[in-house]
Amino acid sequence: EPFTSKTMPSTSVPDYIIVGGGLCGLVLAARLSEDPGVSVCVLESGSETFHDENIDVPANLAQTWGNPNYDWAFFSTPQKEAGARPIFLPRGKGLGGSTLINVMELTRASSVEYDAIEELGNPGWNWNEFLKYFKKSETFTYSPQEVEPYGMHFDDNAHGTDGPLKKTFPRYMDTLVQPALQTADTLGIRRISDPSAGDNRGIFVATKSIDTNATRSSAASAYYEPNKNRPNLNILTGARVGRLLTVKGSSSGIVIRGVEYLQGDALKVLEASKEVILCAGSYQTPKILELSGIGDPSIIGKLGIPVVLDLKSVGANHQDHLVYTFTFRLKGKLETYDSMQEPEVAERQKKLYTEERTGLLSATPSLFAFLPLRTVDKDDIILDSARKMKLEDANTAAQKTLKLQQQWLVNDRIPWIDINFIDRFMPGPGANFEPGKAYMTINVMLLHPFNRGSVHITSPDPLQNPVIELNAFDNDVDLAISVETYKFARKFSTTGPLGALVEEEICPATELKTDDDIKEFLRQSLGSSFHPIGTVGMLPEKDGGCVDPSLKVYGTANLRVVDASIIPINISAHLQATLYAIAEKAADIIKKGV
Ligand SMILES: Cc1cc2nc3c(=O)[nH]c(=O)nc-3n(C[C@H](O)[C@H](O)[C@H](O)COP(=O)(O)OP(=O)(O)OC[C@H]3O[C@@H](n4cnc5c(N)ncnc54)[C@H](O)[C@@H]3O)c2cc1C
Repeated sequence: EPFTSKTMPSTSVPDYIIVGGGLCGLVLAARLSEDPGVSVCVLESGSETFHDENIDVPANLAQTWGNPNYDWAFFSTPQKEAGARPIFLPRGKGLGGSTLINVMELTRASSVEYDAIEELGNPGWNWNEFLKYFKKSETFTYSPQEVEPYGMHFDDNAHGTDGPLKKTFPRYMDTLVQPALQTADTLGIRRISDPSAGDNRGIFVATKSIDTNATRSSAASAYYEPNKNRPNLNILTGARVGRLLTVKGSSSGIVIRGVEYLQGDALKVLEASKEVILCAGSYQTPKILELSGIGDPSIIGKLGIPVVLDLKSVGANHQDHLVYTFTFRLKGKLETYDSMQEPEVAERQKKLYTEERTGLLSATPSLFAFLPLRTVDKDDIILDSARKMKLEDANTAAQKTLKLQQQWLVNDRIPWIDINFIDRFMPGPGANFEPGKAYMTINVMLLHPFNRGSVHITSPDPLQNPVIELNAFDNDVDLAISVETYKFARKFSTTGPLGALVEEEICPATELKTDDDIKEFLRQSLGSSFHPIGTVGMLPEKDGGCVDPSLKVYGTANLRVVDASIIPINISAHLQATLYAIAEKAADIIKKGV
């Protein structure tokens, strides 16, 4: 691991230790250290580099994926119902965490879903509160004239004007946007003027975590960089936390004394005078808990780890947005992302980006259709399949959220699929790339799949990866949703002005004649949207929760979890906006000493 940072004087004990300098960790670090009398130390496993070309230039994003300097690059177990393939699960590493490598989409779910988080037994976690913290986290810069051609009119009451994260509307609009909007009109899909104001059903151009200089706005550039000289904020990079140091015996629960971490070859200890806050993300936070003896005794006991706290749902109830893609070759010589393989185009685009901060390099795919199930399930095929679904096998936390999802099937306020129109070739089963051609990849995201997975350690060694089981496609309902959405999204792509661009479908490489053919293709294409949640869920303890509404781990006196693992149920949004709001709210909760 890289190891370059200012180091805490060995005698100093911070008030708060934050484990993981990713999205949530850096929001908390910035907010808690606003009070000069409070000391904060962040331990981040990765490096402190949060500006370079691969991070800053929006279109370069995928170049970081799989690169160990930026990405933990996890894989799931081989997925039985998805061609026995392990699924690639990137996770950002370094100050900024996954916000260094994400696609910069900044979207929010429907107000109904945020209110449902409260109804699951989490007072204070509702749409109004989320809205307050969405606004606190961001500064939105746009001009009404620039968004008007796309049918968008932002509700200024729903957006922030002076928060750290920079949000913009894309400067460069790719070749697919207008034709796809026109096709949506012909199919009766509504254009939504502001999907961030509580109703996100329809087709829209998404806002991005990109600043007005066309550079990525990450948790590091937004929350850490402006505050890095605060004397009460210390950041240790190359510092990989293995375990919590726990002390039994307090009347209010287990006391966490500090953490044990590896920096270079040295095993070190850091104590906290107030709290330890885990922000290591949905795969590594449950891992640290289990390594510390907090979790399901039947899992950790057999590894020889003494059980400190019996908390059965740690690592359970894992959810993600499943995704599949299919690809078309386009007619003629359109300028798309792939055109940059031609030196002349690459040079021109580079100049455009450097001098005018626009062009292909300044953007990531922008157009999204978030649609309720009814749009793709006119014949009730999915609903019939869902009626037969049995939930008995699921663990307590999963049962609770699965039941709610069943109700959401018929709630037309809640989107179930997200279709993203991408102006580039993406690898898929049987797909061949021919240089000089333009491509369109359709990315279909299942927003509320019914599979539930898990993340568990299988070794007491902190350097071993946790085992990530997705159980993708383990139920007929997700398959039925995928088949019907495939038919719908394919029709969309081949109809009207968008369809007029298409020369040939190249992935799938052969015609899919029956539903079984479609299923087989989808099993081969299936992947993750990189939105893991739920592994240390916020729910009442009796319902299998791990943290309470103040994000404190049940049974502990001074341990909190603030990251994507606490989100108890999949929502219809890319996660980062919601996580910035969660971490902002968590900071206020901690400041109040709740
Ligand atoms: C490739 C990719 C694309 C995405 N695209 C989008 C998008 O377009 N829009 C969107 O809204 N969301 C997107 N997301 C999701 C979003 O970025 C994440 O949900 C979010 O960053 C998670 O925040 P977090 O705080 O839970 O974890 P992270 O931001 O991942 O931070 C966790 C941090 O903890 C550190 N860490 C882990 N273990 C340890 C340890 N033992 N010791 C010390 N440090 C540790 C990690 O190195 C990391 O820096 C994407 C994610 C990925 C990976």
